[in-house]
Amino acid sequence: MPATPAHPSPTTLGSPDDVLAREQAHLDRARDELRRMRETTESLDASTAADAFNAAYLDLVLARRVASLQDDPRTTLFFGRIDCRTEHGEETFHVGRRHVSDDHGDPVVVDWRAPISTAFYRASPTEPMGVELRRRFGVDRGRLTAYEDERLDGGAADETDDASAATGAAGSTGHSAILAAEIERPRSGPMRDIVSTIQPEQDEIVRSDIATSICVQGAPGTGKTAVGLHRAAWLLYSFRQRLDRSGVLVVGPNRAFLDHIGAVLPSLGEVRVRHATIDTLLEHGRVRAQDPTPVAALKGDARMARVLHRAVWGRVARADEAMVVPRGSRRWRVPAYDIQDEVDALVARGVRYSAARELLAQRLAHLVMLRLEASGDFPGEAAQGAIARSAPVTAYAKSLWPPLDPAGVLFRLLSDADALAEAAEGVLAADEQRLLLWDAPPRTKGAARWSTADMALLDELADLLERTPSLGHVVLDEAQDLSPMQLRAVGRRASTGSLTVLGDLAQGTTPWATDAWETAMAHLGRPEHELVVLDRGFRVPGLVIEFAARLLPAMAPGLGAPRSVRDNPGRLDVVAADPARRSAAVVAAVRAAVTEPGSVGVIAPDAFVTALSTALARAGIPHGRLDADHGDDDDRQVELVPASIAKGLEFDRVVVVEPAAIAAAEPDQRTGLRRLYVVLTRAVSGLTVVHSDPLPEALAG
Ligand SMILES: Nc1ncnc2c1ncn2[C@@H]1O[C@H](COP(=O)(O)OP(=O)(O)OP(=O)(O)O)[C@@H](O)[C@H]1O
Repeated sequence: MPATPAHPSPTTLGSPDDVLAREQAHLDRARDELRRMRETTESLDASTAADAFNAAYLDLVLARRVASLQDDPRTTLFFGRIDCRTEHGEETFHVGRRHVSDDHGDPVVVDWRAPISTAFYRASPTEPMGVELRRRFGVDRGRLTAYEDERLDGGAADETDDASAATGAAGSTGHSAILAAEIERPRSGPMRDIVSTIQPEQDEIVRSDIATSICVQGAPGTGKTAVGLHRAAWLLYSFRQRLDRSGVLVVGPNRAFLDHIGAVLPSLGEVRVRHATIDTLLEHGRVRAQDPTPVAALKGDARMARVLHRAVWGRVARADEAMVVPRGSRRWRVPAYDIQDEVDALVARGVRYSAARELLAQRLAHLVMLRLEASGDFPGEAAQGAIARSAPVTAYAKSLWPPLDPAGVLFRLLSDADALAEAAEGVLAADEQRLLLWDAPPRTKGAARWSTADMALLDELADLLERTPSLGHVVLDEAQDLSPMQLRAVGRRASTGSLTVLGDLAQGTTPWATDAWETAMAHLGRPEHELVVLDRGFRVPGLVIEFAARLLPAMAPGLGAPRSVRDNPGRLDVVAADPARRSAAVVAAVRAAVTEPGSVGVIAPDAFVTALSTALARAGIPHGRLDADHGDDDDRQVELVPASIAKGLEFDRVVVVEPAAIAAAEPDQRTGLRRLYVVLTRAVSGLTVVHSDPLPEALAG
């Protein structure tokens, strides 16, 4: 690849202002080239296609391409540069969100996902990867305001432009003021991409081969979600054709979370990735009931897969009667043992129940055909289909291999003790079977009030009947909370693709939360996988993480807190308020928090949310209110967040209300402290804890 002629020398000559001026000139040139690429595409005429269908398709492709070539004046086309020594000599590459080339096809900006860009993210003084100089740019509203050089060939870092607060020589220390400024930048609106500052250990995950399923364990704020989304973008770039066909899916815990992360992939130019919550993914009807915890836990247990397998395949009857098929003046008789051989062969083939059922009628017809032919009658191929569809054959097939649907099978299991006992014999104990049975069974499957746990069972049944189509890649976030049956459901959606599984065992807040990734990955169908641990914390500042980490020994012994990479130690205020003054103290904390730019999250026990919303409104503080079904559409500065949905979210400043009540709302102490740990680790710069009840002992320190 020829060098990008940014300027005559790959190193930086002249004063910092000269350097910045040359880089700005390169940016102006890149913008011109992007405009030229867009105009060229706009001038292409879809009507030259062979026919109307192809013309419409081409039109769509061109419109998409024009959209992808839009220039966003609020940002720059590149955020970094590497000067390399390659077999072609000295070369310079500017790295940006998308590829820009000149009219000879030579690169002006290389895509961050292109192989050459790997060195921008991973080169280090010990392993320079051919890079002599790495330059990062400070950016403000579409202009380059600063740069920072890091020499990887042992030379001294050049001067940098001191005109901006975000500059400073990275030198050989690896410390980057531009990275620090990016991490400290106040959050507003939904999560943003981290493409200009992906760290080496994160980049290794992002660029892992498509065939590899990866599990990432990481403490709060270590960038798991960010890494998973950038991995999806990288895979789509590197394996576009394959993944455009098979699809990529991101699964998160709830709607508020999806709204929080939903802008990242579009900002990277990837608009065709589906985002779903685990509940919408496994939607087999409406959830109208809630199981008591022991029932939900049992329904989520992997042993249920065996029970369901038996419940379906146990419906295939033994052939103990001959099949008699009249044809013309004769009646053809196929003995039961011949039919049983066919049934056994079908069961052994491993096809899904309904597909095998379709085959059965053909097999039965074939047995009749053999008899016809043996008697000298050769009725031709078409006759087999007619025999397969004939009333005696379909009736026989139905009695042997009844048509099933998921709701029907589950309805029978949960309402009929004998049917359940037959399927669960030797798998579930008698008291477990009793637990599963409905106290007052509905009269029909249509009247059944399914629970969330039932959805995973229905999904398993649907897959036993008909194969679930597999996607090319699935990113599963907050995976620690899924039950084994839910994990199986996600896994089958990547049965021929691969998975990126993200989570933190210490943040598991369901009674069935995973306590070992090996187990979870086995349920996902990926016993062979790569496990990576991220431990550098980008979100939570030192003071706040130290406070939250007091909980770890009590609820996740063995798991460490992240090492905060933040320069800013953050701010921690613990406010003890008189019970009658608690709401007033919360309002005061929020008033103080809104004086600075950036988002504010008020995280409270779910039961307090309505009253707090009223208190904030009375105090004239506009706020959004998140719940499991929606995020905040209006992008307000203050969000009121029930503790049960705070997972995965972040705010510049967080006010946590009554930690003891947050912990007490969970079914057991361990889960309560884990919920609290999640809640306390949402803050980027400041945390205020307001309490009237004593703090939980583990937190009081
Ligand atoms: N390399 C990076 N450069 C800049 N910011 C980063 C980087 N990595 C992560 N971040 C930021 O750190 C914050 C936390 O990231 P993220 O939400 O992905 O963490 P997480 O591990 O999923 O956290 P949690 O377990 O709490 O859900 C985000 O604001 C993200 O943009």
